Parts: sequence; C-alpha cells; structure tokens
Amino acid sequence: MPPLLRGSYRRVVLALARRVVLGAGPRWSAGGSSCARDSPLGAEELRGELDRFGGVSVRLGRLDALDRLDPVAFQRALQAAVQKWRSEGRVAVWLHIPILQSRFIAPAASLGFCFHHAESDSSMLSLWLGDGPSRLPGYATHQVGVAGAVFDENTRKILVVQDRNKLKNMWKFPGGLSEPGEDIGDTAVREVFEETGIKSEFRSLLSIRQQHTHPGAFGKSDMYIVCRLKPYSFTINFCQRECLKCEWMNLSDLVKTKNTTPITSRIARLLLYGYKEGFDKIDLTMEELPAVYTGLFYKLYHKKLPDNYKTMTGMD
Ligand SMILES: NC(=O)C1=CN([C@@H]2O[C@H](COP(=O)(O)OP(=O)(O)OC[C@H]3O[C@@H](n4cnc5c(N)ncnc54)[C@H](O)[C@@H]3O)[C@@H](O)[C@H]2O)C=CC1
Ligand SMILES: [Mg+2]
Repeated sequence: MPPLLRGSYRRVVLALARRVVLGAGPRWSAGGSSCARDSPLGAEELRGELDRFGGVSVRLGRLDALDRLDPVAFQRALQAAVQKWRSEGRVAVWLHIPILQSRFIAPAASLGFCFHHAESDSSMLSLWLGDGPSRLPGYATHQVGVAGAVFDENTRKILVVQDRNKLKNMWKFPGGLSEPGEDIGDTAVREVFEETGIKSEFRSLLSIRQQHTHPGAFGKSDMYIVCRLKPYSFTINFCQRECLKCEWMNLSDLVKTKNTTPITSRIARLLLYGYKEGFDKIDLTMEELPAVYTGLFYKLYHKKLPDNYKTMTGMD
C-alpha cells in the first residue's frame, strides 16, 4: 500500500468515497464537492447539524481523521462549505473546536469567523451569513456574586468580615462568586460557611446590585446579590486566606459605622427596618415553579403573594 493511503489518511479517502455515494441526509447540510478531489478533507466532510433558526453547527471533534489534516486544507474545505451554506440560505455557522484542534481557529478566522465563547476545553466560533448585522445572541454578560447577611434575631447580631485582599479594610458581608448551575441561596450559604465557618439557611433575597465593566469580572458586568440568612451555628472559624477579621456585630453598630461599604450600610438599615416592622416588608421570597417550554424547574423570587391573590378566590 502506498504510504499516503495508510492510517487516518486512508480512512478519510474511504469516508469521502462513502459520502459521495450516500450524499447528505435530510437533517444535515453538506458543502460543495469540488474540493474533495484536491484536498484530503472535502467540503462535504464538514457536515453540520441544522438548528431551529436556520444555522449550521459543526463540531470538529466529531469529524474523522482531523489529526492528520493541515490547516490549509481545512481552510479550503471550510470556504467551500460556507459558500454552499450561504447558497442554501443558512443564516449562520457555528464551529465548535476542541482545544487540541485549535490550529483550525486561525484558518476559520481568516474566513470571517469570530470567537463566540470559550470553555475550558473548547472554543466556539461563529459566522453570520444572514442579511444585515448579526442577530446571533452574545455569550455571558455578567458574573454573579452572592453575599449572606446572616442575622441572628435572638441577639440582634449580624455576621461581618473584613476582606484580606482589599486595599481598604471595611466591614462587609461574607460572600463570593456563584458556581455554574448553583442556586443563589446555595451560593450564599456555601460562601458564608467557607469564609466564616458559620452554618446557615436561606431566608430571602434582599437586594441586587448591577455594575458594569467590573474590574473583578474581566471587564464584564457584575451582579451582586445579598441574601438574608438565618444562622444555626455560632462559633466563628474564619478563612485566614480570604478574611482579615470576622465577628458577630450588633446590627445597630453596623448601621452606624463609617467603616463599611455603602451597600453593606444600606442593607444593614434594610435589615433593621425588617426586624422592627416585619421581614415581609423587605423579603423577596423564593418559590420553585415548572418551566413551560423546557420541562425544567426554576426559582422565582418576589414579595410574598397573599394567599387570596395566589388562588384568586373571594376577590370579587
Ligand atoms: N460592596 C461590597 O460589599 C462588596 C461586593 N463584592 C462582590 O462580591 C462578589 C465577589 O466576591 P469575592 O469575595 O471577591 O469572591 P470569592 O469569595 O468567590 O473569591 C475571592 C477569592 O478568590 C481568589 N481570587 C479572586 N480573583 C483572583 C485572581 N485574579 N487571582 C488569584 N486569586 C483570585 C482569592 O483567593 C480571593 O480571596 C462580586 O459580585 C463583587 O461585586 C465584593 C467585595 C465587596
Ligand atoms: Mg468572598
């Protein structure tokens, strides 16, 4: 067997021969066949799945014999495929590239593809083919940070920390960044425990702060949510790496102190108001509801709806 027909190259040639015979299935979109004769990867090799908006998704990790493919041949095949997709009226192309195949990013970029997003093990490039400016949605715009305002109603004390890594050592609520797929209340409880050793449970959501071009969010926007938590352990064992100090402080002292951030001060006043007038005045409580379209569940946060408004009985 000639050396060129060994291993993965042979598999590509055989795959191409099969595709010429079989053609593309109805759910798949194929590129033109002209490149198949003069490059190891034919345009029809770059087959993608159609999405409901009329775009094509190609996952390079699913294609055969990519290991041997050189970027020049890839670029030629991609160009032919894009031409074909354009003529078929496809609105966009999504190119999913595993990190070890990153040598194909530059050839795609030279054809107009841009990064849409990257995960730890892959990147997603996109190309808008439709009329006018791109209507493709962007990727993540915000990071979500959650703090726990852990208030002990019996002692009227609130749990506060000073951050070790800040230039100014001001009192604030313990908290941190939410992990992917983590509920807001779970983030608050987890971060409070990791930073202070205090165990607590979620009661309500108190406030949301939105800040753009946040330095800690790699220039993206920051959503900082403060939750009201109820403690069920009281002995502090704080994280020395993140916190300089941690203590149970009288809520009235936190309300008065100048050595705090504006948001902490505002929430302290809100908590004092809730403590005196009833937490229903300040709480956005949470309820889990079914999602109509996906069959999943979501958490909805709002002021408590009186029972008669929930059922709408006796409302006339
Ligand atoms: N107004 C307020 O009272 C404050 C609000 N926030 C909000 O809290 C959220 C973030 O909370 P944090 O406690 O900062 O996060 P966090 O508790 O999730 O993580 C902080 C720790 O992550 C590590 N870390 C973070 N960036 C790092 C880097 N570039 N290199 C190496 N290590 C790094 C450090 O160990 C740091 O102590 C954001 O939403 C922010 O806006 C944070 C501080 C004060
Ligand atoms: Mg933190």
